[in-house]
Amino acid sequence: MIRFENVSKVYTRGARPALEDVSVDVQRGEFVFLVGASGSGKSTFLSLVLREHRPTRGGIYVAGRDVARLSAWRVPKLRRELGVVFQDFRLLQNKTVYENVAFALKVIGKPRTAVRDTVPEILDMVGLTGKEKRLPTELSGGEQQRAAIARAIVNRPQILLADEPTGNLDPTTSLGIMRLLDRINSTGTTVVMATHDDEIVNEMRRRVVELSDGVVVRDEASGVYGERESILPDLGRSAVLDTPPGNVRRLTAIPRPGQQRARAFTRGEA
Ligand SMILES: Nc1ncnc2c1ncn2[C@@H]1O[C@H](COP(=O)(O)OP(=O)(O)OP(=O)(O)O)[C@@H](O)[C@H]1O
Repeated sequence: MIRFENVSKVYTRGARPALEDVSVDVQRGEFVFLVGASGSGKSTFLSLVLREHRPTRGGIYVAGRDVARLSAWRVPKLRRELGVVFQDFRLLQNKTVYENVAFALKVIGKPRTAVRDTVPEILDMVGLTGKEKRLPTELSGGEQQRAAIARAIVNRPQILLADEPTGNLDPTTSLGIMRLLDRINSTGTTVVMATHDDEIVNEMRRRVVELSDGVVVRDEASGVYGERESILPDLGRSAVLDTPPGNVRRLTAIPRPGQQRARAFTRGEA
């Protein structure tokens, strides 16, 4: 679904590469955490998938397209296959929750009837039924992120990219957002999430790709956040080192792969 073949990205001639000889293959339906210290290249990886930038060297294939060579007029179509969520939500501040989500459908020319049918369905899925008329300023951080996720998935993208989606949220709210991303993933959406949240990574035990100075230094099928001094947040360090991986208290409610995931969906939990 996403393939990087020996990808390097140099933003400024003579500067250190933001990514160097990166080869990563993400299969359809996978959930992948991108981890690494600040400046290690996580956002650059995501921006190359989105074709916000082109690689300096190497090949990038996203949903069957050769992204590095894609002509500019085809980029919007690529982006329709991709949903994106960010740490700072990026909702339109003068539009309600409903309008923010509806807008994503209107800009791609969906008929009014499709908008009327789809938006309430998606808002229900993310747990925002009853809050349709609120402006972003009238929502909690977690609710804003749910609205942003609703907007990102309303077109049913094949891939969801998330750049530190829990970075502005407290642990309990982060848990709810991770459950939601997990549910979205279990419907078949491929999820790639850049994060500094060690507890979430340790609990979910999904594939972990670690970058260090633009280089992939680890790619594990069912990994933990990692114990490299450089990437551990100060406050999280003792928790990770003192607690066996997979036994982090606050996230135990997230179902393990293959366990209860379908049930969580049918119950409509967020
Ligand atoms: N648009 C840009 N122009 C020039 N250099 C950039 C640009 N974007 C990123 N960089 C540089 O590329 C390197 C990788 O940055 P990137 O933002 O991808 O790291 P990151 O792992 O996402 O960091 P963080 O965790 O802080 O978000 C850094 O050295 C950064 O300064």
